[in-house]
Amino acid sequence: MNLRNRKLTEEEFMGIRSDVLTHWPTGKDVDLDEAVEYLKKVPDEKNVAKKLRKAKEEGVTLAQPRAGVALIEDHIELLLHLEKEGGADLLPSTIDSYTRQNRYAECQVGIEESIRLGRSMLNGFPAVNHGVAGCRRVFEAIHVPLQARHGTPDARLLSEIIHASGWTSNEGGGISYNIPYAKSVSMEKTITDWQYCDRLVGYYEERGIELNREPFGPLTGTLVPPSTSNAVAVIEALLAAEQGVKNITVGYGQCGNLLQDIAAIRALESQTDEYLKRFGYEGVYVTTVFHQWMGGFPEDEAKAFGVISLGSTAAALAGATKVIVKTPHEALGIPTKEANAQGIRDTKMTLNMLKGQRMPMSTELADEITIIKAETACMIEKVLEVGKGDLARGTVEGFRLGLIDVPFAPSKYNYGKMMPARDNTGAVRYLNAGNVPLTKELLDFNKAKLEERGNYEHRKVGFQMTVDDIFAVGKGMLIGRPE
Ligand SMILES: CC[C@H]1O[C@@H](n2cnc3c(N)ncnc32)[C@H](O)[C@@H]1O
Repeated sequence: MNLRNRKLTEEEFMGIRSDVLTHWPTGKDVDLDEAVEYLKKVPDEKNVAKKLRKAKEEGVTLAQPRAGVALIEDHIELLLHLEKEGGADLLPSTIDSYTRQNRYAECQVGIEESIRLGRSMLNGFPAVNHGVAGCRRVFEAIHVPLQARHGTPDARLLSEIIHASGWTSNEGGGISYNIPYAKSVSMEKTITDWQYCDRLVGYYEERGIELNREPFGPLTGTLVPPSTSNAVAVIEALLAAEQGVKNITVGYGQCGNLLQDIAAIRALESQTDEYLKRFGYEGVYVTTVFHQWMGGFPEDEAKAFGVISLGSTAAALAGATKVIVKTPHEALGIPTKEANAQGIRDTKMTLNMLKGQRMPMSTELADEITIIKAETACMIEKVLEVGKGDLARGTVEGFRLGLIDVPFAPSKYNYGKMMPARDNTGAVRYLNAGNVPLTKELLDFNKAKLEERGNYEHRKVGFQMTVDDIFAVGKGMLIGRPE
């Protein structure tokens, strides 16, 4: 394995780049010097990194939806609706699934079909096919900062095009856009490719352009223990910092127990800072993003708004810098622009009513933060050990050994032995740690919490609890109580 956690030299970066830009004809329009000049003209209020920094300093939680359709004019209409009718503080372009798999020829067909049929035949915005000119038209039409949100194992060309277009943030990472999104793409390949995406940001940073990077926190969004997703987020933050990224938003997907969700955000922010400092990455600005409930949603729109409001409450009380908004159409599929805007208005109403409020520190909250940080450290320290000090190599080896193990992940490179279940308060615990190297004390803690539930439900602690928890949501419950 020749993977190293080492900043690519500019020559290495440019060498790879000459190939990357040939992956689709629109790659030839990316001119870094011209892009630097274009990005220098982006006003602060349209720069994601700057708006996040301002929000954190002011103690404000920003609201951002997901949104993407095939054609440029329709996409602009959608984003302007979310900005004006929804009140979105930040805007996305959710990229379509073909682009995520680098299947640009099929994107082209989807674009032509969308024109012919007068509706979006792609489930997102095909940024690579629209190229710099098209992506700049989107960016110049809106009035708030713009971010690419996707799930792309090889996002190198996509990243080149969106950043050259004024989009000042890119979501993803070599773990978080592999394990939950791909079946058989190697970790070595995706970590290498995301080193390129981060090095591109480093290139811009060296020229005075501040861009934001956001590891994808929720992963599979199904009963992921907070320390598992935090470990991935911290590792991706460190890998990005090595490539020169200076503005990072680490993310977490709501699990449902309010205290644990708030603890997870607090633990994530402080532990990311701690590890960045430990490895000498000075001047990296860390913010957090809370993803509203990533599990199954109720079809009933009133119930869906209840879920959205709970997620907004958790984000606000946690003090997250940003919250990713769901919509009342979540159970149905891609939302209409009206439903999407409703999700944002619901979210902002809750955020506004909670403005300035935070969950006060308590023994319970402090204990949960301690537990999450200790579990996270068990994974990261072991990964560093098996990597003989090299975090990138350790991450590949760590997933091979199951030191970090993401539940219900499609990737064959995920170990798949760890099993989670909710305790009697709905907090997600390790039912079976598999090869995740938790200390005996932490294993005993998780066991005891699950036994509390077993005693309450008069049943043995076991995998049936996991199954029941997965189906609970469809019944409008958090914990899968026995029938
Ligand atoms: C990570 C999965 C989330 O992304 C959402 N999503 C995926 N594609 C789009 C899309 N094109 N527009 C709006 N929301 C979208 C989906 O509803 C789910 O909430």
